[in-house]
Amino acid sequence: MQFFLPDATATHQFGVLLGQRLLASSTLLLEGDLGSGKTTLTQGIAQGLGIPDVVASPTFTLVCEYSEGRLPLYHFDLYRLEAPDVARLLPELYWEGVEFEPGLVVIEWPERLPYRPAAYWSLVLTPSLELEGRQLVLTPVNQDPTTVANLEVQLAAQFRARPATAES
Ligand SMILES: Nc1ncnc2c1ncn2[C@@H]1O[C@H](COP(=O)(O)OP(=O)(O)OP(=O)(O)O)[C@@H](O)[C@H]1O
Ligand SMILES: [Mg+2]
Repeated sequence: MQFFLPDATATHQFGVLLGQRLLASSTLLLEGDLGSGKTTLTQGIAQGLGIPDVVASPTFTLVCEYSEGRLPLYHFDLYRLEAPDVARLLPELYWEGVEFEPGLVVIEWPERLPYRPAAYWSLVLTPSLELEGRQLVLTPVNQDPTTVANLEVQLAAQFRARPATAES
């Protein structure tokens, strides 16, 4: 699924919809260069879950947990880490939902993961070439087809695949 997000508000709103709709034990891997909108998207997810705090990037803690919403949110930012350090964080404890209450696991810089969960949502943010805004590609990996179809309908109702100017 591909979407065009014309401004930061759209990135935030995209996150809100995910935070409202995704089921417990969902993992989101957010890829994109520095400044592509990963944290903006995560802040929207937190709002969609009903988490009142401001979500900053987990600079020193590496993983931030928020438990005040519909589901817990576990936010990782792996930018400064390498695969062996990440393995020591035991990210699977969060996405397996045994040790920690099942929630949404959001991971910035998943390129640093030494392994990935069996099922996840891949989100890749890239700058739009000729316009302001971002292109977002959402790929379900081993997700239930009904869940995917429902989410696609909801996203398509709110977000377009391409900038309006490219179609007219
Ligand atoms: N769709 C968009 N169009 C234009 N600007 C956007 C869009 N989405 C987010 N931004 C802006 O991009 C900037 C960087 O966003 P953000 O901090 O979320 O990126 P990031 O991917 O988390 O960066 P980093 O890798 O440095 O943590 C912010 O100023 C944000 O408002
Ligand atoms: Mg960030």
